[in-house]
Amino acid sequence: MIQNITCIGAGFVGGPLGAVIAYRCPNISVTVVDKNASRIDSWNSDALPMYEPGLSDIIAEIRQRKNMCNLVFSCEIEKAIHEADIIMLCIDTPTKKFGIGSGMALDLGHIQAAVRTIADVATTDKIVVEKSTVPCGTASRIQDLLVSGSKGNCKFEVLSNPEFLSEGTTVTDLLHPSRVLIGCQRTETGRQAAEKLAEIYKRWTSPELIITMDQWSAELSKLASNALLAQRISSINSLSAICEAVDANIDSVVEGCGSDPRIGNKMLHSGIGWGGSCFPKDVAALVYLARSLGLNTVANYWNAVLEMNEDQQTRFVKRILGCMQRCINGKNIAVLGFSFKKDTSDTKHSPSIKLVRGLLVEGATICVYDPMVSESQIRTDVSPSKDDSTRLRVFSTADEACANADAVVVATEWDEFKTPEALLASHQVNLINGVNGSETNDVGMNGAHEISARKKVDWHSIVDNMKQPAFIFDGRNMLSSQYFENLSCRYVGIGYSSRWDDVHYPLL
Ligand SMILES: NC(=O)c1ccc[n+]([C@@H]2O[C@H](COP(=O)([O-])OP(=O)(O)OC[C@H]3O[C@@H](n4cnc5c(N)ncnc54)[C@H](O)[C@@H]3O)[C@@H](O)[C@H]2O)c1
Ligand SMILES: O=c1ccn([C@@H]2O[C@H](COP(=O)(O)OP(=O)(O)O[C@H]3O[C@H](CO)[C@@H](O)[C@H](O)[C@H]3O)[C@@H](O)[C@H]2O)c(=O)[nH]1
Repeated sequence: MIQNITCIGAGFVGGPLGAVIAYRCPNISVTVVDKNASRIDSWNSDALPMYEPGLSDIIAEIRQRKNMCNLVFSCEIEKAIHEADIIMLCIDTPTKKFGIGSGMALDLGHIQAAVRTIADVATTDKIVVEKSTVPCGTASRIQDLLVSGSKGNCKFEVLSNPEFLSEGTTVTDLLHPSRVLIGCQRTETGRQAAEKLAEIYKRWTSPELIITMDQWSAELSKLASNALLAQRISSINSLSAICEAVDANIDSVVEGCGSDPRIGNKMLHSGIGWGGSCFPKDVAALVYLARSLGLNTVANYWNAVLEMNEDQQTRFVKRILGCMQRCINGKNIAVLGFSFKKDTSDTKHSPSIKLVRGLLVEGATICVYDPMVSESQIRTDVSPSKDDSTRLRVFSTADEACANADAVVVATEWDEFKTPEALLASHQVNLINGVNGSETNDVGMNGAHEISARKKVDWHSIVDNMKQPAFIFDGRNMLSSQYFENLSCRYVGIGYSSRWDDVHYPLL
């Protein structure tokens, strides 16, 4: 009988996962531990370490259980390992920045350190679950580290149970997973451990969504899922470049292709490229895996997905420059949105970073506004040169960032930036899809109200306060071109040509 679960790593995965298990399994004690004391302090305060819709509601509800509260955030790692029946490794696996595989392979140093601590401390049998994204074969390496490092007589079973949540919809994704993969050893004890983990998920997930397989397949399925999703977006972005050149419209192309149910229209939204803490590092890890296996054509194939993403970002900066008479030196450009997607404060590999750097280098003053990202985070990410630093300005409202701007660039699709028609259209789609509607009473679904409560951008007043000609660059294809044309703006979106494009000869 599982009574205690410990999540090691209180980040984007460990914190919310621990909260959802505690929420759904009131008779299980969940402890989320981290070596980073300030992160744990933050989880124990009202200001959670990340913005994620619905998360604070869930945690508040668990805490209201008073002496029945079954969720603890702590730095007492050894104690939590000692007490746990199941240990979930929710530790970061960043891209390696040194030595062999630098820039491509995943760095497993943090995971290994945690596994060594488990081996050191454990005195009873443990099921160790890989939630982190790892290269194939890691589960058996973890098993080896545990067995060779263990001082006691205890037995370990390692399971691969990759996490598929997306930031911004973490709580919904954890409460309603599309599938739960459990990779186990093909032994009786391996299958028993998988069954114990499956029993936890079954408290809130229907059994047919739980798929058991071998560990390598589960590990590869995670890298492959992210690579396939990133590939779809790179594919549509490659087509957006063709649309801009031949006067076709990417939205029509998505409709034309996505209406085929075999293709579907999800993850086909064209924009300034994909970012985040997962796609860039996981596609690179797949490229590295293929290269290490001597499969160079396979590696080149997936590497093209990365290259396409770089190209989309560079092309957008060139397009801005081209539309603005090839010179933005001395001009004011407002950038709305800095996080890598809406509804998250995460900026890892955000396309906005490259965008802001590219515009700064051209001599423009860049005024950034993001509803959830702090000025210090933006400055750290952009790390402008001394010369550029004074031309990077961060504001706490969109109005201030856009005052006196020559151009406004929308870089993240926050709902508050939508034009009225676009807002209405997405509300209708949400109603049809049941998002934030009445399909569920989960506490975690309430987060959307946090967004709608924030002030919508008043585009009329923004445009009134811009310099003429006023350019609007829609890096997320989320605004209505007609709306801005009615306001006499020069609107440029991704995936269709604009009459403001510079067509004379290419910018190299
Ligand atoms: N962020 C996502 O949306 C997401 C989704 C699915 C899977 N993943 C994968 O899950 C893993 C975790 O991702 P994340 O975004 O939560 O990372 P994160 O950086 O937000 O959190 C990881 C935490 O682990 C802690 N940590 C590292 N080593 C430790 C140790 N030895 N002992 C205790 N704590 C330690 C760090 O201090 C950090 O707080 C990664 O492999 C990632 O690829 C992430
Ligand atoms: O049609 C689309 C969809 C997404 N994006 C961009 O793609 C990136 C990633 O978006 P998304 O996948 O929604 O967010 P992540 O939180 O990075 O989630 C991905 O990475 C996680 C970590 O591995 C996985 O668990 C998820 O299943 C996987 O979707 C973001 O920059 C988005 O703006 C687009 O440009 N067009």
